[in-house]
Amino acid sequence: MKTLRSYTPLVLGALIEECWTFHGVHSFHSPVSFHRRHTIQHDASSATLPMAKSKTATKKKKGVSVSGLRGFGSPSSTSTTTTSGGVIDRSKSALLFYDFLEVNGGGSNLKRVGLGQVPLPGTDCSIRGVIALQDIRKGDPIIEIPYEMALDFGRENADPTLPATSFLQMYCQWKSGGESGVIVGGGRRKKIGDYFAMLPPYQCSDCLGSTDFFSDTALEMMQSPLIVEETLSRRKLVKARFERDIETMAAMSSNLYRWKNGEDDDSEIATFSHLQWATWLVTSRVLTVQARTLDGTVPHRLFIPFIDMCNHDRDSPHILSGRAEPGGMLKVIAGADVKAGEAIDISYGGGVEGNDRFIQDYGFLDSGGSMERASGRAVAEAYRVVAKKLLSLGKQSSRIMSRISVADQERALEALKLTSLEEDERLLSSGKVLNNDERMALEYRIGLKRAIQEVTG
Ligand SMILES: C[S@@+](CC[C@H](N)C(=O)[O-])C[C@H]1O[C@@H](n2cnc3c(N)ncnc32)[C@H](O)[C@@H]1O
Repeated sequence: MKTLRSYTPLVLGALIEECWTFHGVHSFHSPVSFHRRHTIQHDASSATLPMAKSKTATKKKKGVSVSGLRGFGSPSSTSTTTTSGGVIDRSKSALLFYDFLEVNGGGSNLKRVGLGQVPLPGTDCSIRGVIALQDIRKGDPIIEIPYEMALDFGRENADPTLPATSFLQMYCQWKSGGESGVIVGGGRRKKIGDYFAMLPPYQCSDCLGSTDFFSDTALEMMQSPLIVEETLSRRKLVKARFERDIETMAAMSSNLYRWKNGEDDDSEIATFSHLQWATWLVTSRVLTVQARTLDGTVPHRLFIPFIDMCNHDRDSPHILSGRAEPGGMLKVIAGADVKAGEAIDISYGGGVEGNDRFIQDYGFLDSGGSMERASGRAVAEAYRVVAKKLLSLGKQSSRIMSRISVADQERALEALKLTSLEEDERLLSSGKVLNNDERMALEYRIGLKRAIQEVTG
């Protein structure tokens, strides 16, 4: 069986001077990092977080200025449109989430940032993300979350199913009406359910962009044997974890892993598919944060409410920083001046990961960071990274390069020859590929072929 590549968590560094790299996407200067591909650097690093797109087309309303979430009282409207086109979320569940932040020591954020729908560049869709409510100066904190609010899943490990199982247990407890406080790290988290309610739900469209949920046809359309093998390995891993830990435990205790859909539901046991969803949540939003232990500094995997709602922009200047220890703060620091109404994005995977990771771990294809788009570059860096990896070109980190053998590089390049770039482009523009997973697979191989042409041409 193939070894699973570790997903790249965001990482926050535990010490200000320490620099962390999101394994997958983000880098924090603090001891926090996204489990998958993000790394948060301790108190002075930058991190990138993967975001889930909620492809909800949002009609543009007339922009209004935003001046904080307080005083929204009993809003007549559940949203407010910002001057930059973002729509601030003041729905009931969002207000409960803001309250959750407040009661747990994160209230200071609410004058600076809120949640909302932000336009997804290059599309007519929007995605939930974090939006600035006021101007923020370079160097000032944008988001600050007390470590005690984070869910700490312990030491980093290449297997995402372990934290996913812990998370699923807590989530099931909340869903079946159990207490909403969860004891983590010695403290009682208040109203954790108001955070859980804001997570992308089971079977949401956000997770379906990940190859974990692709059909066999879509996987084949990737023309990427390495991604297919890794995806199938992960499915096997989830299955093994489900049978070993969830089925067994649920059989021993009737209170564990109950999945209740509403008041009148005779709750059933969580299924393999629920664990797959929980695993995607982990790979797409866990941050890896450095924690100080008796053994020294070790990376821990954390869900950090609010910070995990920042979307990915490869060119984001913002910095992840903080401490993964009691009393510590996990932060996003402004790496440039921010204007009220702007989306607060971070760079997932420390800015070094490509679309081979994004499509597996996060479920989206990075079509270019804000600076790349402005420069009008033809092929997104996230594809060039993969092309260079397969061709052993450029100064990709040896950490990444060393993971692909020459034989695997040859297999990957050979598979892409099954169809030509021109044939693929014709197929895409024919409008005949209707399923989202198949279209993403086609877009992926087109992007990769264009990048290979560019870097070898
Ligand atoms: C850490 S979450 C970010 C917050 C997420 N949008 C939410 O509402 O919870 C990562 C997920 O956000 C989405 N996402 C983040 N950045 C994105 C981007 N640039 N384009 C498309 N989807 C993105 C992906 O679904 C990804 O798995």
